[in-house]
Amino acid sequence: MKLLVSPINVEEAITSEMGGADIIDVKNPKEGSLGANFPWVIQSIKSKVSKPLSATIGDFNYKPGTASLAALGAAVSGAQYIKVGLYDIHTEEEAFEVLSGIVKSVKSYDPGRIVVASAYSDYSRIGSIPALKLPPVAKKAGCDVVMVDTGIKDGKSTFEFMDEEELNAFCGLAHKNGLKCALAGSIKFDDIEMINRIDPDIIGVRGLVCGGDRNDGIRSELVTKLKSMIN
Ligand SMILES: O=C[C@H](O)COP(=O)(O)O
Repeated sequence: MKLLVSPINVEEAITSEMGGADIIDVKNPKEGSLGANFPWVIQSIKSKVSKPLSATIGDFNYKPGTASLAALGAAVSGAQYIKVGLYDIHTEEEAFEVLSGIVKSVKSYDPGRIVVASAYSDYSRIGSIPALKLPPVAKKAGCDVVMVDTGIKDGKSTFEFMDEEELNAFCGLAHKNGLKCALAGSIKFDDIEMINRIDPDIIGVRGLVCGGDRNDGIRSELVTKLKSMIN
């Protein structure tokens, strides 16, 4: 299992890498759960770390053109993984249109880049597309990875909204469709046993490695501790 850690700046990115993160996921929590950071921040982090870089492009509504342009911006800035959140997207048709535009813009720039489509485990409280509907649409659109994260960062974890059976089903569907799966969303150390049983391809964290409050900085010893606990 790969450990994805989400820093907001160069300092946190270096700390994440030193702690043992496998993927450095640049984001901007001020703009939401999968808020986008500035191109120059992504570029400066790219120049300072050697691990693969990921960048979030936002918690999107149904704006396929805006999403495909933002995705290209992340790719040009140096992101290997381009992550989009389907926040205010309600149907498989809307999801397909947004995701296929992103895939086209990213993969025509560089076929080797990885597109990550994220649903939200708390989809019922934000009214977005249910997570279990995502894998087949993401596959059809040409994505590489499907993910769940929490849309509202109020400390409630993914495991409060989807149980082990549903998360197993999500990862199973991802694999059945030839996709990798990633789990995130206010994960706690107590959740790691269950995560190891589910065994996703990627686990994504921020708050946990900030010591519980995602507004505090990332601590390398917590990244190292988490890395030693996962499969
Ligand atoms: O991609 C992973 C997210 O940044 C998770 O953040 P969180 O652990 O604070 O919910």
